Amino acid sequence: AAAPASIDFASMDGVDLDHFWMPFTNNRFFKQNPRLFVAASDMHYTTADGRQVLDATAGLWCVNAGHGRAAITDAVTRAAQTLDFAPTFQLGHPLAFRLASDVARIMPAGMDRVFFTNSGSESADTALKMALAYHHARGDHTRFRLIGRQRGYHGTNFGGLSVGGIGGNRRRFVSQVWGVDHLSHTHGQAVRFCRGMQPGNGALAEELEELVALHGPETIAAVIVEPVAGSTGVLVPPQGYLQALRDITRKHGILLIFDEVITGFGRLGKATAAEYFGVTPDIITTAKGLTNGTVPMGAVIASREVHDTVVNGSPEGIEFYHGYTYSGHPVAAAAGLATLGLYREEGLFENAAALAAHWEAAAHALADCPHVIDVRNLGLVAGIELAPRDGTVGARAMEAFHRAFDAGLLIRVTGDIIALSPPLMISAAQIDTIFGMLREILNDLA
Ligand SMILES: Cc1ncc(COP(=O)(O)O)c(CNc2cccc(C(=O)O)c2)c1O
Repeated sequence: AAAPASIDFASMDGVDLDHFWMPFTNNRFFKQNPRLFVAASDMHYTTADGRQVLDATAGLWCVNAGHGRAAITDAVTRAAQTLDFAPTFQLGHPLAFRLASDVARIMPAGMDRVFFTNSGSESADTALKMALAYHHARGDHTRFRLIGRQRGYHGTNFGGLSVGGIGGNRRRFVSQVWGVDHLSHTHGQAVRFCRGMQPGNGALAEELEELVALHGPETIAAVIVEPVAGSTGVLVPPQGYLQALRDITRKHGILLIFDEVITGFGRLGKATAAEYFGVTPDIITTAKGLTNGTVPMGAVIASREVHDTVVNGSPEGIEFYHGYTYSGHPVAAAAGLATLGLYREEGLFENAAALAAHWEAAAHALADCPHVIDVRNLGLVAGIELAPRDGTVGARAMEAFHRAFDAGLLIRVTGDIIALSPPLMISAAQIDTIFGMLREILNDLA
């Protein structure tokens, strides 16, 4: 049955902007200068005034298969018609189990137990609680400390926020009672305009040994990092750094969590960053590309060992007092199944891997544009860092964002960094279009 005619999907007729309190937005500016999408298909959005906008950010790093894909929308429609909602507390439905198996199939060997959430923030908090539950189930009751990293982003729920390292996000909300500590970010002695991974800097991971010595390994439950830090502006790890973290955490019985909300599902040209770097953590968090952004959903993939320790190490009954009403939601699970099917059938991860070199060359060709002080890339991600305009951090990049939108290009900006992460179905010609438009914008930017 078609949607009731009363819902107007693709126009702003009669819409009142006042009631929606928008996330991470300058609401006062937006409500005076609204920028609205009303439709999307493949690589493009359609604006309320009928313009096409090339999506160089896959929405918000999440529409990896491109917009409006029929396989996904059909699956979502049929799921909603067949089973709109079913509980997964002490009850179940087939789609959640099917998707868990499909996700496990593309994870590193041994990482095959999947806990569903509704977002990356919920995935981060789930992973942190899973780590605490793991140590408790082993009778290790002193491990409470959680270690994040400067400039890390793990969403905005209190757990992820406390291990996160972006000051502006946490300052007003997180007291230090959470027993967290932070590693340095990996961009201190970085080589500018580095193509792909940074040169090795083992000392950075050695810093974890210092934190272990400071706190005592028996107090540390987990370390959580983004293999490639996204939201902070695309920080690519140094050669060997992730393996060193893996070695040190394993040595001290500390769980390693990779937050792959951005890097998961093809962003680097492989199913996961863990696969791309050849480093297997104990827990992987995902969201975004899991359902192509069509229906909110996240997944936390635990190693068999973490899962079995919690489940088998718990007294009879419920083993993990955690979960969400919509964990494994049938409509979200249908979106996930259809999305993973598209990645597989269209070889979208392989397409990303095949285009990574072209993407790298196109991104670094901007090095000679005015105000560009760094270009960073890996897979189909790029960060183009601009010199801040005198005294007003972020103003120059924000102007680039507005000019790009008006020119028909969607980019992300964080501080004075332009972050790009297009759908994986992109073509080489569209890569050239993105960077050609950016060149024009940057050349004309004060
Ligand atoms: C690594 C990571 N972890 C957790 C989250 C939180 O996910 P949710 O938002 O679904 O709760 C994210 C999300 N990352 C994110 C979300 C929105 C905007 C931007 C940006 O870079 O502008 C980045 C993320 O990138």
